[in-house]
Amino acid sequence: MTPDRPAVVESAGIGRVRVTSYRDLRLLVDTYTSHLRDLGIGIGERIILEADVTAQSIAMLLACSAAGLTFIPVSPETPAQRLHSMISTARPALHVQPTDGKRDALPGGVGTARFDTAGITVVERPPTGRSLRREACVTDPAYMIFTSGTTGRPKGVVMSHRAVVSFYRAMLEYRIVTPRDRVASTSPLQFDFSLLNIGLALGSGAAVVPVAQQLVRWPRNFLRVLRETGATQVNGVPSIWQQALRYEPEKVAALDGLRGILFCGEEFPLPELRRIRELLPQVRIINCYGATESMACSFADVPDPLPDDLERLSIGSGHRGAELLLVNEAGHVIDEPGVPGELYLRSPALFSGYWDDPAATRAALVPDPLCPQSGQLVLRTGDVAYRGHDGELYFCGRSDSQVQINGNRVELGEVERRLLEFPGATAAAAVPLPHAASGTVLGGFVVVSNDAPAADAASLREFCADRLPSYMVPREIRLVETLPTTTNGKVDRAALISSAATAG
Ligand SMILES: Nc1ncnc2c1ncn2[C@@H]1O[C@H](COS(=O)(=O)NC(=O)C[C@H](N)c2ccccc2)[C@@H](O)[C@H]1O
Repeated sequence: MTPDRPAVVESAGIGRVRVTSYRDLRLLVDTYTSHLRDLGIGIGERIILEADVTAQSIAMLLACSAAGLTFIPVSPETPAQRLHSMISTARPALHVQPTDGKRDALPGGVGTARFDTAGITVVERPPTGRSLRREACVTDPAYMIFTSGTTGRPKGVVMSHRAVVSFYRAMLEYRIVTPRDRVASTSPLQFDFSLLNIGLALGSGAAVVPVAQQLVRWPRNFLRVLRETGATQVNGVPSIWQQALRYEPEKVAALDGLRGILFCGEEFPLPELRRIRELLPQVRIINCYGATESMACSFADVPDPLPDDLERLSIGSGHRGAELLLVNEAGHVIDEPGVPGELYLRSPALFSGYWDDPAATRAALVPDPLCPQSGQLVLRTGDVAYRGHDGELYFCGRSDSQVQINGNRVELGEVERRLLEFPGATAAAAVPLPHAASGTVLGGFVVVSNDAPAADAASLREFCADRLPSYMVPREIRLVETLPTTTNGKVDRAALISSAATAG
C-alpha cells in the first residue's frame, strides 16, 4: 500500500474524522519502539497496555512487538482489583496508558508511563535488572490476554509471534478486505477480536476504524460513525446489531458503503441475521469461529439467501493449514455426519499455554488423538459440533452449556433456538437457575421486537412445550428489553442468573 493511504480512521461521532496514514503510523511505531528500547526493558518482559483501540494504542502494540516485549491489553474499564491481580500474576515491567488515561495508584515495582503522538513519557522508571536475553524469537509471547475465565480465576492466554503470524497469513488468504476497505472494529483492545481486526485491516493495506463499545450501544451514534468514516466492513459480536436493528432499521439499510460483516464470539440469533439480510442484501456476512487460544480458526460465509428451514450456521471446517477434528467421549475421532462430538483443533496458531498454569495448559493442549506418540499437541476447544453432509461443521454449544435439569441433560442452545423461533423473538438466552425446592430449574430470557404479537411468558412456554420435552421447557420465562452483555459484548449469562436470583 502507498504510505499516504489511511491506516486508522477515527471519529468521535461528532463530525470530526481523524485519519492516520500508514506513514504516520510507522513514524509513531518507530518513536515508541526507540523510547521503549531506551527504557532498557529486557526482551520478553511484559507491558500492560491499558487503552481503547486508537491509532496510538495500535502503534504501541506494534512497538512492543518490534521491541521484543509482550503486551497485555486491558480496557480502561478494568476494575482496579482485577488489574492488580493481573499485575501480581504477570509481573510486568511497565504499565502504559494514554496521556489522558485515568488509571492511578498502581502497586509498586511496576514502571508507569503515558503515551501520545509525541512519544512515551515515563512517570515511574521501570525496574531494570540485567537481562540474559540477546535476541527476540518468534516463539516469544507476542501478547497475553486474560480470559474472563468462565470457570474460576482468569487465565492468561499466551500467544507467540509465530502463532499470531500464522493465523494472520491464513486469514488473509480469504481476501476478506482490499486496500480500499475500511474495517470497523467494535471490540475492546482486551478482546482478541480487536487484534484480529487490526491484523485483517493492516495486513490487507486497508484502514482500521475503531468504534468504542460505549458508542456502539447508541445505534444513532454508531451508525453515524460508520457513515462518517466510510466503513465498508463492520466486525463485531452479534450483540452490536441488536439495538440498531430494533430502533434504526432504516439507518442500517442506508449504510450503502457497507460491503461486509464479520462476527464471532457466539451464535448470531437467526431472526436478527435474517433482518440484516433484508436490510443489507448486498453484504457478505462471515461467521468467524474460534477461541482466544488460537485467536480464531475458521471462516464460513453465511448462506445468501438464508434458507427458511435453516437451524444452525456452519462454522466451516477450519482455515487452510488448520484442521478441526470431532472427538467422542471415548476420545475417538468421529467422521460420520450428524454425530456430535467435541471440537479439537490442529493448528500452527495454537497458544503457548496459560501463564504460570501448567495443569490448565495440559488440560487444553492435549496429545493428538490420532497419533499421540508423535508429541504433536492439539487444542481441546470445549465446544460441541457435528459434521453436516456437506462436510462442514455445525456448532452445537459449549460442552459446559449442557446442564442437568431434574436429572436430564439439557443443551441450553437447543432451548434458545426454540425460543428464537417464536414469532417476533429477536434474542434469547436459557440459563440454569438455582431453585429452593427443585435444585435447578431452567430460566428463559427473550427479547421480542416491538411489533411482536402478544408475546408473554405463558405463550412462550406453550410454544416451547409444543416441540421440546417437558424438562427442556423453561420453568420461568421473562421478556426483557435487551440481554445484558459482558465487556466483550457476549450475552452475560451470569448477570441473568443473578438478576433472576435477586428478583426472587
Ligand atoms: N462464531 C462462533 N459461533 C459460536 N460460538 C463461538 C463463535 N466464536 C466463538 N464462539 C464461542 O466462544 C468461545 C471462545 O471464547 S473466547 O475464548 O472468549 N474467544 C472469543 O470469543 C473470540 C475468538 N477469540 C475470536 C476472535 C476473533 C474472531 C473469531 C473468534 C468458543 O469456544 C465458542 O464457544
